[in-house]
Amino acid sequence: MALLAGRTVLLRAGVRLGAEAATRGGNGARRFASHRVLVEPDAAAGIATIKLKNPPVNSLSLEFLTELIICLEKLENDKTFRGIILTSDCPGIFSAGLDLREMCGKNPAHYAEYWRAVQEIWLKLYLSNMVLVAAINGASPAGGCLMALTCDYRVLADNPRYRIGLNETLLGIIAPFWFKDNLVNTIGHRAADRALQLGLLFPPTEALQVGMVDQVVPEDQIHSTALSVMSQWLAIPDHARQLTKSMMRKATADHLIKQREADIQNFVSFISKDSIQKSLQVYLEKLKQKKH
Ligand SMILES: CCCCC/C=C/C(=O)SCCNC(=O)CCNC(=O)[C@H](O)C(C)(C)COP(=O)(O)OP(=O)(O)OC[C@H]1O[C@@H](n2cnc3c(N)ncnc32)[C@H](O)[C@@H]1OP(=O)(O)O
Repeated sequence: MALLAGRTVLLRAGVRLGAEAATRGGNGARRFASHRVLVEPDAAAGIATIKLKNPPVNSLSLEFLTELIICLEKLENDKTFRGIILTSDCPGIFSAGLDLREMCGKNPAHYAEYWRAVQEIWLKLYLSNMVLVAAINGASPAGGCLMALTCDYRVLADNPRYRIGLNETLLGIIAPFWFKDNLVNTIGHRAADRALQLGLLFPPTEALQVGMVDQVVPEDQIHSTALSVMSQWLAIPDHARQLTKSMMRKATADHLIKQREADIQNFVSFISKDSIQKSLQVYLEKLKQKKH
């Protein structure tokens, strides 16, 4: 294994994380080769910083999710690392959430494959044994917010454009029950009820007030703050912290694990409806026209 501080990492058998793109080989197996997940390891500190790099907005495409899942698996299985800082390499955007193009104009088999990957990334992050700190350095709607919500601690850069929340209703779609459960566990039932129904995207001060994030700091301090939070969490013995984390999260994760297939079927039938396809297309069109 080669660990290079401050550089995209080589982990085990020369597999270069973040240098891989999902393609299908002759036998249909997936191969990976692209640059969307950058890992900066600090082996001495036991911390890896994952930088999301899927420009322009870190939308969670199937390929990007697949790379991220593989990256997390590798880090989880590597005893060198006890903590991950999750942040973005795209200026001003943490993540625009699920890639709307994966949910528009595709066939049911694709929707099912996509949704399984969305479930998988959530389970991997939510149940990680490592300490996860989100250094949220940009806008973080919907699936972007969800990724941050899986972390143990959230630091948000103080910029009014960096809004965070589960805004699904604004798109005419519904946050699945496990998005909802994760939000309720974070901000409580009443605040989640209001935030979900109205599709609220909170600017930093409000996000802090409602408990969506734990700390708001000037943008240039986001990484140093995340590091200092991390060292506080890593001071706790792993076994005690991990068992406590599992005690707090297992029921929520099991809720999805037990109904994973049904949840996929629900998603496929919901997203395939003509009316939902139309809403998503209108929303995507509005995003495109915003610039003109
Ligand atoms: C049962 C179903 C449950 C499904 C649960 C769904 C969860 C989700 O995550 S749905 C996705 C929700 N995401 C959003 O509503 C965010 C939409 N995007 C934005 O609000 C903005 O793009 C921004 C604030 C994230 C960034 O703004 P800005 O820097 O001004 O960039 P642009 O808006 O100009 O976008 C650039 C480029 O990217 C395209 N794009 C943006 N978001 C997405 C996305 N989520 N998926 C796919 N593509 C996206 C946007 O259309 C622009 O494309 P071009 O015009 O082709 O450059």
